[in-house]
Amino acid sequence: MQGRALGGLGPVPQALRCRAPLSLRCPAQRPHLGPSARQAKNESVKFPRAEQATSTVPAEQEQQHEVQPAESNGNAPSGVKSTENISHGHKSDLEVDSVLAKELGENGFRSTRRTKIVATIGPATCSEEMLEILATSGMNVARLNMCHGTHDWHTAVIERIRKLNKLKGFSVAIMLDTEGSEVHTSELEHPLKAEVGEEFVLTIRDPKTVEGSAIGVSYDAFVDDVQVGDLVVVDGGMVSLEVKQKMGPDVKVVVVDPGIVLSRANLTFRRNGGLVRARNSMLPVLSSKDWLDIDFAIRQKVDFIAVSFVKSADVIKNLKSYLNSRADKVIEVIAKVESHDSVPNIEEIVEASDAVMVARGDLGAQIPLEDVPSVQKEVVVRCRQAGKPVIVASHLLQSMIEYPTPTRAEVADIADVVRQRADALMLSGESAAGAYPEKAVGVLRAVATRIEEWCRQEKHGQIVLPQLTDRLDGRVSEELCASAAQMANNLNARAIFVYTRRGYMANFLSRCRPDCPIFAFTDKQDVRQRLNLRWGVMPFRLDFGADPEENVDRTFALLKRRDLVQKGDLVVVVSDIRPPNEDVVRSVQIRHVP
Ligand SMILES: Nc1ncnc2c1ncn2[C@@H]1O[C@H](COP(=O)(O)OP(=O)(O)O)[C@@H](O)[C@H]1O
Ligand SMILES: C=C(OP(=O)(O)O)C(=O)O
Ligand SMILES: [K+]
Ligand SMILES: [Mg+2]
Repeated sequence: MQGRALGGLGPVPQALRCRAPLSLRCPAQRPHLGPSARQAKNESVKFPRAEQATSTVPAEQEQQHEVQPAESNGNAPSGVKSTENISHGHKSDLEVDSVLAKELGENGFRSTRRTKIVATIGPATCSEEMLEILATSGMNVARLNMCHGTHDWHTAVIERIRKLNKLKGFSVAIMLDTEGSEVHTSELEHPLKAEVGEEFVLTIRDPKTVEGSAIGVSYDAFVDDVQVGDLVVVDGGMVSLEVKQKMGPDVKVVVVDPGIVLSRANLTFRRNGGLVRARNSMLPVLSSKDWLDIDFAIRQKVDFIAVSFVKSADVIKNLKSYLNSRADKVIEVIAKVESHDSVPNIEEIVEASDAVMVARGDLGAQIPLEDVPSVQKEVVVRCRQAGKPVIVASHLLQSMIEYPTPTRAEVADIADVVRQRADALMLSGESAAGAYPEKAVGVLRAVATRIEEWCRQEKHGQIVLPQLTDRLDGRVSEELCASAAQMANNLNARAIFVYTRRGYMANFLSRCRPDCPIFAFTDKQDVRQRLNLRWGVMPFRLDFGADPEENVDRTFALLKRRDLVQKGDLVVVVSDIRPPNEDVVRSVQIRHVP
């Protein structure tokens, strides 16, 4: 690398991705973002006795719901089994996330946060200490971006998260995000300051062997794809370079929009204002390096794999069938909507995926920026209708990479996502490499909690949910959950309890976005971690006994012991667990905590 290095910034000055002119920022006052001290009122309605609506379906009909043994779905018992609930200091057969227990204790049921938080782990947060701080602040899912770091680095982070989950009672899920076939700059020792009029050479050779200020480019065919006059856009607009001359393996460019070029920065190409459909758009969505990373994810037994630059449903179907044959546990596949080609195929992508991420960073470089909000809204609504979790990612708190307080516009953006009822908000640079990762998570938590409360009061975000399946058993589950959610709203219930082996019923309930939290009891740690991405679901691990009634009574006793429910609380209980050798009995009950 022979370019001019920026002095004094250190190796990872991610803060510089923020384009705000630093001197123009005023020392904004921090808004009131602390946890709401308001305790939820105990509004439980008196209901004389347990009333029950049941439905019996022959076990043969059961294809896709809770009664199937987990192994039939390749879902082996989880690797991590904590039997000790540290937050309460005693052994038990009920495991509660210590953060959730704290949030419930502080805010009461009704004011517990429903929108989940995904945080990217990077140099700023990879230590045991910082991971614990993030988990304590409310991180539900940790994201590892395979664009950066070695397998050894990621392995160490995964081990630290597992240890935290086991020792401290968290249920932080792990998401591995593939690199994809994007074009990016080579690894730079130092970030490069690019001034207007300055010339650089982009090269597919080793930049050290090139004269002048040279930057390596990861994709060989880019020299054929670009033409003189094209714009090379770095990181979606952080810097723009105009192509002046093609010289064999090198391309001479001149800076037209100044800024900082970072290590492994994403590159897109524009001609006459439009995106150049460079040959890389023909590259496979999953590169050979991605497949190695996927094998790594399987070995590491991660919970989610996010696929970058998805164009159509094909790649998702292919990966899912690969995982089915290779993985000995369920790994859910998240499609990242970030490429130009994904936009016309959103419906089939949502259909094929287990979850979707609106990856606004690259999406905003590939389609006009002003189109990003409507695509986001469309993806969020479609996912909700399809019962698939949806994550909104990138730039939610970009200014907090450098500043301890968000801009008002960022708070409004988060509020918008929460109002759209997306399942999760995601941090990238803010948590991976920013100066205030803990504060950034705190802002997401505070804004989400407050806006959710407002949504409940104003009845925002209610949409018509279409029927998901024609199969009778599926229909029964859907109807049961829709009715349970409606009943819980009408009766002002304190919580919905759901007993779920594989998480399906909890997922159906989450889709209904009920006013009260969904307490999901599952007997597997990995199901609990996957449920941690779902809106409104508070996942607990519980050893199931043979008798469903006994399970409910035992749950009441265990939760009462932890002060998580109180005598008299009204709870809607949904159950879908088959006792051994019996037909499934799916039920909805209205219960008062005894
Ligand atoms: N594992 C890692 N190792 C080093 N740096 C990382 C890592 N993960 C993320 N980062 C840093 O955090 C920034 C923001 O993360 P992210 O948005 O996931 O990546 P990118 O900006 O490459 O899309 C990255 O640009 C990178 O500098
Ligand atoms: C989340 C995104 O993907 P990545 O950080 O992997 O580029 C994005 O582009 O917004
Ligand atoms: K990525
Ligand atoms: Mg991206």
